[in-house]
Amino acid sequence: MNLDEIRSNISRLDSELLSLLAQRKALSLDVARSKLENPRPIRDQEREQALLVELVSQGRKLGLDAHYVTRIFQTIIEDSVLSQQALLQDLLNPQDSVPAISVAFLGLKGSYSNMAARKYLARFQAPLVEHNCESFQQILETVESGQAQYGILPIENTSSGSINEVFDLMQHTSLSIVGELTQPIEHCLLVATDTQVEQIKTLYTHSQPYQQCSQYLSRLGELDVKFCAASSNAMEQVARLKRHDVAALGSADGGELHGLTPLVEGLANQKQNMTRFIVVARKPIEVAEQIPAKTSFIMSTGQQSGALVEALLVLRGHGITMTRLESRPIIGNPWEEMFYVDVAGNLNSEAMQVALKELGRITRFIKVMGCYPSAEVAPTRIPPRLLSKPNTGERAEPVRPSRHYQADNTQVQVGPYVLGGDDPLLIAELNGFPDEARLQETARRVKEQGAQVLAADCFDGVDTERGMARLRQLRATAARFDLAAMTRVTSAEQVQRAAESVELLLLEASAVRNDELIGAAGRCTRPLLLELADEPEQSLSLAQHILQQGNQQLALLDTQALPLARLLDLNSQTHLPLVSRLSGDAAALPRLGEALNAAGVSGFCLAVNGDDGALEQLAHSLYRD
Ligand SMILES: O=C(O)C(=O)C[C@]1(C(=O)O)C=C[C@@H](O)C=C1
Repeated sequence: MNLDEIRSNISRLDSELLSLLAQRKALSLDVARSKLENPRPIRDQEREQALLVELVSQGRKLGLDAHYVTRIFQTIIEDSVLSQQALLQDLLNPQDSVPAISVAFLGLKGSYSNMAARKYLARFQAPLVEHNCESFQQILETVESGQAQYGILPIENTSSGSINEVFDLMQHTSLSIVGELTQPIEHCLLVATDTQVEQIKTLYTHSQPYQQCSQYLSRLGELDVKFCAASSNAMEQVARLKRHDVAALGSADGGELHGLTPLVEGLANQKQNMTRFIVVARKPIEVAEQIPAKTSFIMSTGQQSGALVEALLVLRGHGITMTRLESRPIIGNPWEEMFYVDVAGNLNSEAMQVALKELGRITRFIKVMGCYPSAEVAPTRIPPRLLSKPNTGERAEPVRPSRHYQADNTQVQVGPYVLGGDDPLLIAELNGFPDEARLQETARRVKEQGAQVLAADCFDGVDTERGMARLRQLRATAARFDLAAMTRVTSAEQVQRAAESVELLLLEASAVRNDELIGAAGRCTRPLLLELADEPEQSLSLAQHILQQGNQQLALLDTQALPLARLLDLNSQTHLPLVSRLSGDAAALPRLGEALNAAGVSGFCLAVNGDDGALEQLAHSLYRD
């Protein structure tokens, strides 16, 4: 067979695969209708697991590896679940079936919000009327006034965090949240002419993508940055200027609509860059009881100590899982915050009704923002015992970081202090390396305010000898104030040198790519703090590698503000102590710290360059008893 013949055979098979997928989808919708007649939940993870195990075994016989087969079928099942959910929702909310659907979103054709809107509303199979808005406020007004049925608003991004402006606006709207969706965001440098990266002098961008690509952009040197209301405006400008020295940040698909081509792709700081959008409408919707739902509400608890924890305990008491907790200041009431809470569950369920009533009694303000189908279809995993290859006769050893290997929490000895013990450990982090006088002054202050560890980047931007001199200085200053010292290490040599003087070594998530570094860290006898990767599972396998080398003094650092629910989950999976790096509004930190501590976090890192009182307040709330 020549290349053309082989390719035509591949194309034929691909068409057959597509037609089989369409047939499967039609069958899954038949399943949904049957589940409606004889009420049963849409999701049946036991069935999914049995399917996957069988498919993996069939695949192995055909020479396909287990991971490949699992990934493909997890995607197929996810689509099946979402299609079934959409069908049930349409049947339950017939008012949604109208001749045309109108939607308001930020920016013009090609914006990320535009693509999210199209994806979300595709299921209605009705013509789409698009309202381009210039601000989040305008989106809400367009829906409130009835000009559009739906509004799409980005609420959080895996790289840049929460979109505070949207949270603040949601405090005052009468609209309800009726849906959510998560959209992968793939930023590119888009250009209108044949040019090179070195020639780009002006960048048109919305502030969010700019933040999300900060690491790449900082390597480009001086750029004249022109901020635009949306990525689509940025693309439009670049398309209009048609100059070799200007570029826009945006998606390849969006750029194509404006005649732009991607010069560099995959620019976001975090590889997995996703934005979660909420969908708002004037009327709330009903969510079918067969499908997993989320309920969002806002509440303010008053400032008395423990008030937030008490509210969270109400949820726990009714078996309700919180998937997100966000705090925002209340405009006009300094020092008070409004909490945004997402929980898994249907508003109509009895547990939710009772919990909300109880919360109503102990909060100052509580308002349900909406109940909507959860767009997260967590893939069903095959437990390792079911995945093991046939007839090896061996029993798999539990992995070392897991609770199956060690049920009790590991306690990490950081100088005289314990991480993972009864009291949380507080690590004060310096940004950059200060001069002698400031180092002394900061060490004195943080010790007084309640920290036990002083951290500074000794090796950053200097050669090893200079790094060693800083290390000695850090160690001596920390010791003077009875603090332990921590520094970041990025090479095997730095591990060896730093282990001579500091009590805790910080490993970045990117260490996963450096076998030598991991080997050295695993063999050294100093405690390690390992930054969690985007996928915490990846860090657990790295942890396994370190523990196997000998070093058992290991803790994990969350730098991305994982939701409480994920931290709880992680804490139930591993015995390694968890540390959270906190940032943001100083007034909100004590409550956040308390909540994280209650979820099993046993240490906190906090930047302490300026003295905004954050460390003191945090320490005060954590050590109150
Ligand atoms: O078998 C079912 O009950 C289905 O709904 C179909 C299906 C699938 O696509 O295979 C989808 C969702 C369930 O979680 C299990 C399996």
